Amino acid sequence: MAGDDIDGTGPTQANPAGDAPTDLASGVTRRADAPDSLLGGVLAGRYRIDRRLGSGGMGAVYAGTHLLLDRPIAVKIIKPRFGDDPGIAQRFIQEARAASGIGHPHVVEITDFGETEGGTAYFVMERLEGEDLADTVTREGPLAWPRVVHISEQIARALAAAHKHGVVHRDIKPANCFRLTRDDDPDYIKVLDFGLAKVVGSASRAEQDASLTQTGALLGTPGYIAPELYRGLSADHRVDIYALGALMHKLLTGELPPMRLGSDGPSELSLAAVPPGLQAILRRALADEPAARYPTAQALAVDLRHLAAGTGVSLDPGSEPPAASGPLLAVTHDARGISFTIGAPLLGALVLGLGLFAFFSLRAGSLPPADPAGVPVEPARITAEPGPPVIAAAAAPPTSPSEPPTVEPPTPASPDVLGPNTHEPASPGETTAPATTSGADEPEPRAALPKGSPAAVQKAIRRRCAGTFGYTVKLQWKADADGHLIPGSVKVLGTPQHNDAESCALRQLVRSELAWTPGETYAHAFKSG
Ligand SMILES: Nc1ncnc2c1ncn2[C@@H]1O[C@H](COP(=O)(O)OP(=O)(O)OP(=O)(O)O)[C@@H](O)[C@H]1O
Repeated sequence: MAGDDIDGTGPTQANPAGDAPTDLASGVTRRADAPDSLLGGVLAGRYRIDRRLGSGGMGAVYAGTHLLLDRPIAVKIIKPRFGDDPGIAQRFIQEARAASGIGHPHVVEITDFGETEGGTAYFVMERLEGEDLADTVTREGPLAWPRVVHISEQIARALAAAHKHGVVHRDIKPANCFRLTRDDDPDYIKVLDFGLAKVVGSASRAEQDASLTQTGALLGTPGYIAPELYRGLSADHRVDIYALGALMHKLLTGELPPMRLGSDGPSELSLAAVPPGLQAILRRALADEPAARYPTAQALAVDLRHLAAGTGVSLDPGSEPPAASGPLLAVTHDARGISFTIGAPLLGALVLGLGLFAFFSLRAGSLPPADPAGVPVEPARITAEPGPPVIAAAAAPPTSPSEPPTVEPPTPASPDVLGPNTHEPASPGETTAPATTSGADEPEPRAALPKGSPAAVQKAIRRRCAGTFGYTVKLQWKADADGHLIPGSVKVLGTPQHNDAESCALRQLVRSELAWTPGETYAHAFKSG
């Protein structure tokens, strides 16, 4: 049986069946440090490694067997290329130690952890049968909202337990939430992979801040990273609440929530068909400012429970739409079968929905089909999950002063996404220099998005941030292969600490929905207004 390649070096030959198992912890360093050769071997004298389940940012996960207990287990083993970095290996062990202390039904159980003699870190956990939510949403598309509420409540409860233990997950995303069947529930969730978690409880406040917002180290997965981390501000357990909000959005629509840093913009939640109570919960979980979010994951879990039970949600008075009150939909089982009672809020939503449907049908002639929960099916586009966790923020070097800056020509017909006038060319001294050159055969930006123009962004930044500007702010950002801004790639050059002007500029750029030249890195100086 050939072992899978986990580090790009190509498949290697595993022990043939029937070989005497090799004790990986006690001896052959080469074997211990080359995870492909783990297949068929025995780790720490008791864990036989049977097959590889997959690999992520930091490690590979193997299915194995506890030889003494004859029980299935899963083992996560650090990738060899990280093995040389004691910091990362330490973090890996910390992952195990932190997670093993949580002890919650919705957190995967860690039963053992350690290091081989060769210094490869590993931890052992219960082996789960099922799939992670990333696979579910890829396969099934958007999920009905009652399912999303049920799933999310379990994750919120797991997070609440972790936070109580001083553990912040920091990488909540569908791929880290495993779905299995338990007690007749096909949507029973276990949260996996506290690989990026830090034990904040044992650190001082200053250390906590530093650990969550290290300069140059933006931890998490693009799309699920809270705005305060992008801004380099102080961060705490509420980054997990934001990430859970993003996960809920993903499950409901198949899409990540739009980047909408800044509270002055219009709501861009594309969840019109989701019940108002759930929309309100999402808005609060995804609030730009941590203080406007749920203060605890427990509070979020309670609101999700109330929504599921139809007893209303408890949102900040005045700051959010009124919560749904009364049962949305009561389902009664009796000898004659199942009967449904529609509550007033749902009835109101149905009447409103029907009215809107009639209105738009008359106007446009057609509407996309909706599933029974009201989540539109047709417009939701399933996108590939963003890449592995970002360990370090985008690392393109600042444009060197010796490099001849090129001024991107303004795009005459660009609609102004951020400001009223996009046509003004950049002033002399306000430069945009692509730090990389895209290939001639790179794909064109999506037609639906307006073409990017730093001049347009600059105009908007001037308009929105004029009050805070006192000097030139230098920003750098990258575009992906589709010409979209890569979340997490926006950096303020030059200063480690952001001030108001920089934060405002950074926020405006991140909110931009302009298309950029695919694959380019931009460095642009925005002069004071
Ligand atoms: N305890 C487990 N039981 C069964 N399968 C598991 C278990 N833990 C992880 N897996 C599966 O193993 C595969 C690899 O998991 P891993 O955590 O390395 O992926 P990842 O979330 O992409 O990682 P990372 O967060 O490090 O980038 C995934 O398909 C995951 O669902």
